[in-house]
Amino acid sequence: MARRRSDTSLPAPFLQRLRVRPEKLAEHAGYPFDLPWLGPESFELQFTQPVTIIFGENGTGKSTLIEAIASLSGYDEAGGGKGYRPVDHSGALDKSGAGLAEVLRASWLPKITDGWFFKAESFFSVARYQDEMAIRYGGMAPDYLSWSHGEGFLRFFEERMSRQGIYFMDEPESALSPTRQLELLRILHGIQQAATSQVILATHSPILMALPGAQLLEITRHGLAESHYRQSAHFKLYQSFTTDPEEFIKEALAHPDDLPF
Ligand SMILES: Nc1ncnc2c1ncn2[C@@H]1O[C@H](COP(=O)(O)OP(=O)(O)OP(=O)(O)O)[C@@H](O)[C@H]1O
Repeated sequence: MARRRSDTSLPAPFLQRLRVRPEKLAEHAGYPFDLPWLGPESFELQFTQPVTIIFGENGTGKSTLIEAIASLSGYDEAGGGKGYRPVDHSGALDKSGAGLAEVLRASWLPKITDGWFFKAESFFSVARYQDEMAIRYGGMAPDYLSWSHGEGFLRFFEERMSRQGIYFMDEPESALSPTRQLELLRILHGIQQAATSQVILATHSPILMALPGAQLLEITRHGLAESHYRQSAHFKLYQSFTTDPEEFIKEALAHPDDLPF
């Protein structure tokens, strides 16, 4: 099959580095510019693998960071493909992490334009938008909404991610059973091995975090740091639970501020 014009034979990662622009950051205040890891000196992110997995506690800023990188790469903060506007933002009071893109600089080799920003929370809006657009222009509606939540997600990943591109995913496991998470893991494994696409993904799933060879980054209020999944609090908690579930739950209920691992 002939390669499409935008395809490259260079290996991923295509988005190689992100840096903060201190002079731009100084012009802003409040969310999302006040996230604690976004120091003018400290924030620099190097992508070293086709698949980068970001994990961390609730509220540390994973979604904000993914929105910012996706926006910097040309995607709407609500998710979807390039040029999609699946949600009307005109009346929105809510601020999004996309504003953060203004203070970041990206280095690419090469600049990739194809891809997708997958957000679990806006999957339905995006899927409906796709159906409407397909019908309006006489095409075949993909009809992801006629599947169960998890089946629709997975079918979508299989179809979209077989093409070369850069893919942003925010908590893709949210509708997936553990078995389906393994199916997504296989898709990610294929990308990690072939290096023909790039994935930047935020997750709480210890299954996805265990992807062999992936760059695993933990986000805390101090910054983003390389991690190993066996050392992560997420993994240790699940390990402790599966080793002795009854004891784990008993301890967790008795000492809510002192986790048993
Ligand atoms: N629109 C907003 N306005 C003000 N603050 C916000 C907004 N959205 C998020 N925040 C704050 O920014 C911080 C990071 O939020 P974010 O959603 O990026 O975290 P997260 O790591 O993705 O969390 P989770 O794991 O719960 O999805 C949180 O403290 C949150 O309260």
